[in-house]
Amino acid sequence: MSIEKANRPIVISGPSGSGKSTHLNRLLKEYPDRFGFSISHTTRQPRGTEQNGIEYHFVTKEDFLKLVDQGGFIEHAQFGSNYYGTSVQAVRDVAQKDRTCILDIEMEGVKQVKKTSLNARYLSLQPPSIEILEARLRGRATDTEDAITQRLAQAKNELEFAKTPGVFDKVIINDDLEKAWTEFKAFCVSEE
Ligand SMILES: Nc1ncnc2c1ncn2[C@@H]1O[C@H](COP(=O)(O)OP(=O)(O)OP(=O)(O)O)[C@@H](O)[C@H]1O
Repeated sequence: MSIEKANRPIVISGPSGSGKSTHLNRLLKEYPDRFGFSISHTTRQPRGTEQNGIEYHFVTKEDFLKLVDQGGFIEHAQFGSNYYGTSVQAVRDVAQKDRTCILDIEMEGVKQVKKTSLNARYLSLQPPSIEILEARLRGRATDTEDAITQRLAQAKNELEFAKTPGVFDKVIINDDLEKAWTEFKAFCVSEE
């Protein structure tokens, strides 16, 4: 059986403020040894005690771009003069350690994962409505007014995309927290 079959990665997607962190934190608390996150690549220099292969895979710009050309990244982006990315191999590494890899990504990332051989399971976490999402983003008090406007516009795109047939295996509406948590947990711990 392939690793991917035995330990399929889980992609969790949904608008900013839909509650991904809330449910993921709870999942990791309840199952500390069962799930894991992939280690990203970066071209920036390590800081302080950071070690290659622990916090990041630290690589040269040349090696990074080579891996891009080889199609080795699920997603990558440039921030300032540095590149960051999630490699297909980094996701496989988590499965090899007998953990289920969780990818918390937005819709462009979802499209990219679909193109790989990772055989992931896809979960869409959604707010009950745009109005409630707006209230939660304000309630979180971490975003500027501009950021909230941007997030709400992007949320509409994400929710539209999530309607595409066959993209998500499961849609959870994060209305009542405990009810959503029960569904979230059930999806993540089930093998199929
Ligand atoms: N079911 C719920 N009912 C009420 N409030 C909720 C619920 N789920 C999450 N929240 C609150 O909504 C806010 C947004 O949740 P959270 O930060 O988990 O979203 P997120 O999807 O991780 O966002 P981002 O993608 O920006 O990191 C938080 O303040 C959180 O406490």
